[in-house]
Amino acid sequence: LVLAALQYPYWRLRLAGIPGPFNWPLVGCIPQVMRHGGPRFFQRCHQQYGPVFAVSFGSTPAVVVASADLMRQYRATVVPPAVLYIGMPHRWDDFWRLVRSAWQPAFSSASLAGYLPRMTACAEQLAGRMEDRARDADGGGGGRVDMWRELGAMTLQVVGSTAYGVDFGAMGATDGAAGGDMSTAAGGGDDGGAKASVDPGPDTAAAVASSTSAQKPGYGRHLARACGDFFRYGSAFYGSRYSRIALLLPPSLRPLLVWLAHKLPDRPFTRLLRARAVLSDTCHGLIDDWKCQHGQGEQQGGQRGRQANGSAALPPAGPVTAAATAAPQEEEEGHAAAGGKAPAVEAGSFLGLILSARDKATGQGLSDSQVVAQVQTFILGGYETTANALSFAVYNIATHPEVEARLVAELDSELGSDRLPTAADLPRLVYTEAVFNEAMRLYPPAHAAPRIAFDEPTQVGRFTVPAGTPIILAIYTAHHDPRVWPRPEEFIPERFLPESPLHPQVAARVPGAHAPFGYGSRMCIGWKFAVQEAKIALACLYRRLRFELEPGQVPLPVVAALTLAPRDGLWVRPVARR
Ligand code: HEM
Repeated sequence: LVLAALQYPYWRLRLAGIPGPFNWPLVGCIPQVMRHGGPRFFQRCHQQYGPVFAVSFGSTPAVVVASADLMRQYRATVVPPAVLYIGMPHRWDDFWRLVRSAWQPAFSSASLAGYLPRMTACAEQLAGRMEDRARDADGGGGGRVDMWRELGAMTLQVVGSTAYGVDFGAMGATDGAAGGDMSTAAGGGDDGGAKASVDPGPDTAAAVASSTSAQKPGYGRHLARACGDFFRYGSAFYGSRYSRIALLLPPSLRPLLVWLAHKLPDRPFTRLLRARAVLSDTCHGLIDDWKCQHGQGEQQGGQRGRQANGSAALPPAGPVTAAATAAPQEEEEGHAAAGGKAPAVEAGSFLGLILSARDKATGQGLSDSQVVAQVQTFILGGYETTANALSFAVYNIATHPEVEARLVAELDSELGSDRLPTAADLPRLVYTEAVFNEAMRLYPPAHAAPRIAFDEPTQVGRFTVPAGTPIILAIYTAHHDPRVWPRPEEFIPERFLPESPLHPQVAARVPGAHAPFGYGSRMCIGWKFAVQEAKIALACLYRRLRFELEPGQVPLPVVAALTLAPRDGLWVRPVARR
């Protein structure tokens, strides 16, 4: 405690000159964050101290950057920590480049086009379930659905089928009306191993889903719950009390606390451990299955990606190496500039890509634990954020009838009543995309992104931030900045339409002001995937249904744990449109 108490004046001295709120000795700003939630607290600080301010969480200081133009400026010099990856602590940046390059082909435009039928199949399956629920209500049944949980099941199902070619059985696992544990987006259902009932619609999508996804009984129930628990209980502020105490201690004492937490776990810690175990089992299961199917020899360096039509292997580009990764973010643009198109990989190829990644210097592939970490990152990254963003979209559509009317008018005119969205339709669904963008502006699921000024002091606005200082990019605050976004607390999708009077104001003043997917080379690798999935989901749902909010849902209680999420789910009543 003495050490911890001495840390406070030490870091305050180091960050001298950077304004900030009152920090209580030992605990710093933890009480304020617990009371207001991180995003709201940062918003207040922004109003009071400007776009750069210093806070402390226990013994850990941080500098918060809360304006879009500052965030963009410093993307090149501020290096993020490798929070998602394990292993190679000293070479994390090379390791990140290696992994990011390995992933890249799975997100090329051509690959995304190949995933479209599977995404549509999952969205149609959800729409079918909601229609059943609407019929229940008409027949005097319940009709009440936790849409957050249903959407979580759908996004998990999409990741399973597109990345791993596996049916997680997640959509059979949920029962939105069943109540139960509402702390997870997709978890809590009881029949997780039940065979997913693919909607036998007129289109090819359902056929694709049922013919190409090997079902994994049991994944659904456990995996959905584990993913939700990971996000809720992995947060320092809303998870185990040990993680809050850890914030108070100097890093050298934290291993002791970890030991104690394992000896005397509290409930959130137990849930987190269980979630990690389920995720790890699932990842090992996926890897073992993949190895069985493809043979040990092949995964030692062969190319397993296939073209989207499945007819031929990827061009023999050789193993993915750190050398080819000077700017992974721009990889696809690089292909285009060179006159080529980034190649497509077939759905289910993710493990092949990651297992064939090679370090240029050593020629070594990833260790088993590193492969598991990647598989886990991909499942978690693809699941919760998209489910939360879609839930916030459904909530805002339900509270804005004029938006709902314009959305369904677009879907009716572009798709009609009996056609599923195709790749050619997606660019025409401009209002649908604007609705999704505005939902992510108002409620960015990733409300903050972490960075660390690693090697040298970093200039942030007027201030110099010493090396080693954690930096928080406060995405939520930037999205609510009245100097950038007129009427920032209102839901106005039109601001994303070029013809809107609000559009030039924002776009001209601060390019990149809308940053739900983060900034710079570390920006979300799955952003195009998420936007495509969301547009398809909104199109499939609102083509057939509307959603009325249950009493008590306005304003929607939210929680800012690792992600910004509806606190107790999103309870709606589906109503069939036709
Ligand atoms: C609406 C949905 C999503 C949102 C709001 C979102 C947001 C974010 C944000 C803010 C980051 C950190 C960026 C930074 O530090 O600057 C991130 C990273 C990441 N996201 Fe997403 N994401 C979404 C969907 C997805 C999907 C669908 C996938 C995969 C299928 C995915 C995979 C990842 C991965 C792997 C990273 C780490 C990238 C790296 O460190 O290089 N995300 N995401």
